[in-house]
Amino acid sequence: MSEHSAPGGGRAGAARRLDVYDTTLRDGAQQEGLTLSVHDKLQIAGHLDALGVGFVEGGWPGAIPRDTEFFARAAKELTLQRAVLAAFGATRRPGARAAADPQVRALLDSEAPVVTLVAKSDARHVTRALRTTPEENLAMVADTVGFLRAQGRRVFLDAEHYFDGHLADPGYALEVVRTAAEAGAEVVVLCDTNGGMLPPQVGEVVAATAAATGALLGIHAHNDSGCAVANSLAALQAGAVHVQGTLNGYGERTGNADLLTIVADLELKLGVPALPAGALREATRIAHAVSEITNVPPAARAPYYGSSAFAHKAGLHASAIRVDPDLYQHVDPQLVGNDMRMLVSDMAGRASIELKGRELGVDLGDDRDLLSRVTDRVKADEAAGYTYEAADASFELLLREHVDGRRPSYFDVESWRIIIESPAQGVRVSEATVKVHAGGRRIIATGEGNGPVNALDAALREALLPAYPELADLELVDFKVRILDASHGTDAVTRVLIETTDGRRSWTTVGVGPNLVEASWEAMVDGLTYGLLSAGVARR
Ligand SMILES: CC(=O)SCCNC(=O)CCNC(=O)[C@H](O)C(C)(C)COP(=O)(O)OP(=O)(O)OC[C@H]1O[C@@H](n2cnc3c(N)ncnc32)[C@H](O)[C@@H]1OP(=O)(O)O
Ligand SMILES: CC(=O)C(=O)O
Repeated sequence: MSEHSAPGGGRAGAARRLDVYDTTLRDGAQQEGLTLSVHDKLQIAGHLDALGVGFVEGGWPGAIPRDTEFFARAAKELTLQRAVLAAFGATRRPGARAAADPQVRALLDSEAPVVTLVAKSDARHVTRALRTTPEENLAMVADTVGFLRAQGRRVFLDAEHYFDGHLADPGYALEVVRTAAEAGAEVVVLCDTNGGMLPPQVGEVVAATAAATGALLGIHAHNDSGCAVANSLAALQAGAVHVQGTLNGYGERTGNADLLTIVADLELKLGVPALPAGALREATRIAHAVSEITNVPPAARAPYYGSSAFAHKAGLHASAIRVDPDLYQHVDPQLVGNDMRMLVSDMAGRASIELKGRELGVDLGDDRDLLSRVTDRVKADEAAGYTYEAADASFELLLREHVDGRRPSYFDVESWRIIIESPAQGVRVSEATVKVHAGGRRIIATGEGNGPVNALDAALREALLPAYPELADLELVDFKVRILDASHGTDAVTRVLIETTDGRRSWTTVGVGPNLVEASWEAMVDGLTYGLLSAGVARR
């Protein structure tokens, strides 16, 4: 919870509460394909605390065994500096007593200082989904909130389907808010559960609800209309004091409101402090660290923290950025811990090449001829199928070739060949022979592998290791093939991207050729060459 000036509209300058409430571990985990172990959840909670959010919703104890275990382990293992843990659960069952409802008891047993209850607020859901009366639903809210408050817990109430409910039957929706607030709910969080609202509707409903009930309100938005962040901001501007969202916008269907985007918008666009001072600079690091834990690839085009958020491809953009980066970016990427990147492709101009050179530590100065030659070569290569924006290492070799007058090279290739042995029974084996010159010798080496590229890699290492023992540290970690112009069938051009690592960093190289093995060989040789070059190895 923080105190700050109102995010626009009314009450400007007045100190106002703002809760930043994260539900990655509960609603985020409802995303298709995302499964979090208790260990994952504990790690993510640590990252959220480091980011400085006010509340971390840990899950639904009593309903999901893993979440029950999360709260038990969190009580022993998690030391949060700032964030407060919240346990999520439903109001009691119809016709029961909260004190005797095992689900409500499990919320208490979680020992979370905050309990966030989900309650129906759309009269149609009360009668059709909950299959009870509107009056009994209000009793469920009052009883459950009152019981938890009497047990010393802070209670937030998530009013499910609030906006749809308010549009269909505003009187009943408002009554749910009043009932929760009167029973002691600290904040009533208005949920766009189906995610279909637009910002003006959200703003109007939040303002009308605040005026009619006087309750402290929050917003929980889903992204089905593509407006979750905008809806959250509209709610805050209309008077809400509590905003829920998830890291990386994880969540059921199209996801929840992206919490990092919301806090960045609040701080950088509306001047509202949402996180502790300086914490926003951790946004990119934390979003990517959490992607590693969830094993969901980070969204490159995510606002602010995506790897493409400040990546520039168009030559004309680069030419203006060379004068002043702010001409083509809405904020300084450092403010969210991100970096500007130049992409080199057939859309590049001289400015793109010069800036990319700077990024790679290669000074091209103002040499217009050199820049034009590199630009022309990039355009020609890209037309032939190369893609340098995905293969920075191959681009750096190309750049050095133009600056130094020769392509960096550690060995000369005389020839290579592949034999694939496919016995009628048994395992198919590829055998490669390479003839190279390195360390002042002509070397012929062979290698075997489960495929031709694997065999070539083995043979090349066998040949080069005596002269370059540093190659032992390099490993090929990813291999991507794309058939270009597939309409040519087996005659089509093949593009291969190979990622190589030295255990500390990785780089990507590209090869193009009429067949897979030729393209792979080119990308592989570039990968090893770049590895030796960046390790500062001299040609032997
Ligand atoms: C909008 C949201 O995202 S809310 C969060 C949703 N998250 C989840 O559902 C994940 C965890 N859920 C679960 O583990 C299970 O669904 C449980 C344990 C909660 C319930 O499981 P079950 O008892 O087998 O019931 P089931 O899932 O079929 O139905 C849910 C029951 O809760 C009732 N219910 C739904 N909302 C509420 C509510 N706000 N308050 C009280 N009861 C509710 C339903 O009416 C239904 O009751 P019924 O058993 O009498 O038909
Ligand atoms: C509570 C919740 O997750 C929702 O209404 O979307």
